Amino acid sequence: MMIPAEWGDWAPAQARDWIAVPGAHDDKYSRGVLGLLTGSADYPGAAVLGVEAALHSGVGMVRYLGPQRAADFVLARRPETVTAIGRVQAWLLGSGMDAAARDAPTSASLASALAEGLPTVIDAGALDLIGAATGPVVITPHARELAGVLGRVGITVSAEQIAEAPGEWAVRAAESLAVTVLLKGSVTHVASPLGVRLTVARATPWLATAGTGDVLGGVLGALVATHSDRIRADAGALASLAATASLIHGLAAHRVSAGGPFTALDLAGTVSQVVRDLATGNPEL
Ligand SMILES: NC(=O)C1=CN([C@@H]2O[C@H](COP(=O)(O)OP(=O)(O)OC[C@H]3O[C@@H](n4cnc5c(N)ncnc54)[C@H](O)[C@@H]3O)[C@@H](O)[C@H]2O)[C@@H](O)CC1
Ligand SMILES: Nc1ncnc2c1ncn2[C@@H]1O[C@H](COP(=O)(O)OP(=O)(O)O)[C@@H](O)[C@H]1O
Repeated sequence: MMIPAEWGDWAPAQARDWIAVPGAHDDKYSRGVLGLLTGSADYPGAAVLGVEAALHSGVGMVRYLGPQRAADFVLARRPETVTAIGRVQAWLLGSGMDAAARDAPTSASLASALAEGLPTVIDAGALDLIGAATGPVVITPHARELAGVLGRVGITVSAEQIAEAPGEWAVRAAESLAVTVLLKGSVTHVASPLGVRLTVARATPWLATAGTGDVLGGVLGALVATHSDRIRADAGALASLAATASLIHGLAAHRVSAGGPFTALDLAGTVSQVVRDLATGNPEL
């Protein structure tokens, strides 16, 4: 296995450069539209969490195009969400889906999104479709999911082995799959096929609660949608955006936690405060 080159820890001063602050000339389309194919009959809540997080991250519009039951919950919580089909600048696919239980319409929708060549975040139940992507991709697995992803390309490794050497396996995955990898954990590792290696170590163990990964997907989806043109010009931008999403997620967790437990939905609601502090250069971050 390739020995990883130097890893750099991602800091607020770097993340600031990846917050897209709207200007006088902007409208909701120019800021970026994120399309989500997330959630399922079994996990409709994941759709709500991803949409909630994306809306709090500063995006022009969120189009939620997943299953009807999940769409009903999304709209009940967030009437800002658009559920009509239309153009998007980036996709978030797979949170709250189970690849083994996917129905034909969902598979067709995912295939169609992946064929558009847009910057795409692939999570959870769409991780088996990485090979079908035609645009720049960032994947967001935890260790067990990464073991499954690597198994599909003939690399046998357990979740435990990945947890013991997360950086090395993130790099191996980025090189084998030619995608940017955000490997979740107590320290998050971001590796790109071009050799970028970033760690984000600002999380709190209170994040180990159901749904926080779905929130991370929403934050990253929004950042990718608001930098779609830049990513298409330079796929290397995905690594900086992935690290920025993870940093925002960790800082929001600390803020909402204040040393105690919190819910994933409350975490999503806190994201906008961290984005504001990054955008305004709050030195206390
Ligand atoms: N509110 C929601 O709708 C939520 C949806 N989620 C979605 O749920 C799907 C599955 O994600 P996961 O990462 O949980 O699943 P994984 O499929 O990665 O792992 C589940 C595995 O964990 C093990 N496991 C289950 N319960 C356990 C227990 N009590 N103790 C020890 N091991 C146990 C089992 O071996 C099982 O195979 C994803 O699509 C994800 O997005 C989760 O994010 C949680 C919240
Ligand atoms: N012990 C921990 N310390 C810090 N962060 C953690 C810890 N456990 C999990 N996390 C973070 O919480 C999130 C959990 O995501 P994930 O495993 O996908 O959960 P879910 O599927 O329930 O949404 C990830 O961002 C991960 O980095």
